[in-house]
Amino acid sequence: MSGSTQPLLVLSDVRKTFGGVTALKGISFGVGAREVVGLIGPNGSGKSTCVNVISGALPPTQGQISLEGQRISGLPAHQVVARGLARTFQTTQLFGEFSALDNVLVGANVCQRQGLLAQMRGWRSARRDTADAQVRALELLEFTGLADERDVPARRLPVARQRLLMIACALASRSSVLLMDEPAAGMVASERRMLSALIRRLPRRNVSVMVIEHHMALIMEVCQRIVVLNFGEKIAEGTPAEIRANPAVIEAYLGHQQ
Ligand SMILES: Nc1ncnc2c1ncn2[C@@H]1O[C@H](COP(=O)(O)OP(=O)(O)OP(=O)(O)O)[C@@H](O)[C@H]1O
Repeated sequence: MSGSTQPLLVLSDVRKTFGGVTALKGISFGVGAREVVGLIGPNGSGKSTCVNVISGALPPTQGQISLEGQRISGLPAHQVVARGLARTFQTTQLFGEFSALDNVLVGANVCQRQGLLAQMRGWRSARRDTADAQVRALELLEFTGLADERDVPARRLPVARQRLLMIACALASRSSVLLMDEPAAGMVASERRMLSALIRRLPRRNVSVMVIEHHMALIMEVCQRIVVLNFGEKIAEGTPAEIRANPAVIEAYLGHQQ
């Protein structure tokens, strides 16, 4: 882990098997506070499995994952979000008919402390919460460059802007760690530049990021540290410059090209 950052998300010896296939062979790494960490590797190296295991979509076969010192491995996805870890997906997970603003408000509800019953009992404070959520949602739309599209149904937004909206929704849950699964997929260069600027601004909002991405230039630009997987094993970890020059990483990528 780099410099002075404290580990926020920690994976210790995480293993995942699917029948006879071992997708993760005992992976360990951490993500520090306000750090952007990239997870890369050739096709089939275990990146998606890693994200699925961290986010609670799949239980690990072995090993531990903790967030802010609390164990999250084995918890279902909604409890992982409630503990402060949100993710964005490769494919759109938005409510297509809802406006951009309403999608962000749904994201905020994921973590709203007041449950439905409490809201019914305490109408006044519930109304204040709703007003607060609205202000915050508008600020997140501003932050992700979607303020002008606040009333546009999500399905009408171009794919790249839907991806930005997914980021706004994930941030609305007030998570301390954001897992991004191929956020640049389907984006053209100008959209990638916008995404890159957005990711680099996240640590200033006290959000740590783990990003999986095939677009190497984007990874090299936004990450302070990169973890490289190959055949379910961590083969390297370091700064973008270290990773770029690492013979095992070059070999892994060249091997796959052949
Ligand atoms: N549900 C599953 N059942 C069986 N095998 C699986 C399952 N999910 C993943 N695998 C296997 O686990 C290994 C890692 O796959 P994973 O999708 O995690 O890799 P990846 O690095 O995300 O690949 P890509 O870059 O192509 O998305 C592969 O051999 C894959 O076939």
